[in-house]
Amino acid sequence: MPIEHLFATGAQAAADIAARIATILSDAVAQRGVASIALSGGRSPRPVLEALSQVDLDWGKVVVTLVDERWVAPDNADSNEKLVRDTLLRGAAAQARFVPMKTPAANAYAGQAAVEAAFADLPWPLDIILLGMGDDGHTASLFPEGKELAEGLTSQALTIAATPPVAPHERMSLTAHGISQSRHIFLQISGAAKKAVYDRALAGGAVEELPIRLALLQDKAPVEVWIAEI
Ligand SMILES: O=C(O)[C@H](O)[C@@H](O)[C@H](O)[C@H](O)COP(=O)(O)O
Repeated sequence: MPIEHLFATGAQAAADIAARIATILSDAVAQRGVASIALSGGRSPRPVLEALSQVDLDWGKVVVTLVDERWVAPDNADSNEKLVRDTLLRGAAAQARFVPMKTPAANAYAGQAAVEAAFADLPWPLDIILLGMGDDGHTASLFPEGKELAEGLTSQALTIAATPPVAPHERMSLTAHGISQSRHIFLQISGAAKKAVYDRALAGGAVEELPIRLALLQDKAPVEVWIAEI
């Protein structure tokens, strides 16, 4: 599918990305009565979600969920649910329906079946899946050398429990299949190091080497790559 490169710099960068997201969500509500977006965690989304929270949308008709989650309590500083609740789901945007990935299960593997059942009820294809990328080319919680990488790339399930090679927490993540079930895939990257990894990923090669390729090589959803110096 087409890959469009957009550039956002300076103080307006987050607002530019948020405005583009808001346009897609607003059009989705007008056309189908509902809009849906899955968000990644990490540092990059924060300013975009803060800007998106200020946008005038029919938030009561928007479904917000996650691309992946660290298996920690929702009040843990590492929680992606906490990130979304603290930055996006405030004011009018708090009317959105949030579908979390963390359950009370003791670990991600014990929680995966319940998460899969909850995610099966989402209005697929989602309107937007917002991805980030690590310097190692990981996206969502699909990591190079990750124990569950092969399954995450081939499973027809929407979600997978995964243990990152290095990070401290077990994860729940969309699979490559889940990520492809979207009308729009956004990838937000910043900095020279990530741009170099992205360029290498775009040049082709094994998905296992740079899992971000799963988004770049899929042929279901258009990809908007936001190279944002925020
Ligand atoms: O839960 C997570 O950590 C994210 O989903 C992860 O995949 C993130 O998108 C990348 O690690 C980039 O993170 P930064 O935006 O912080 O660089």
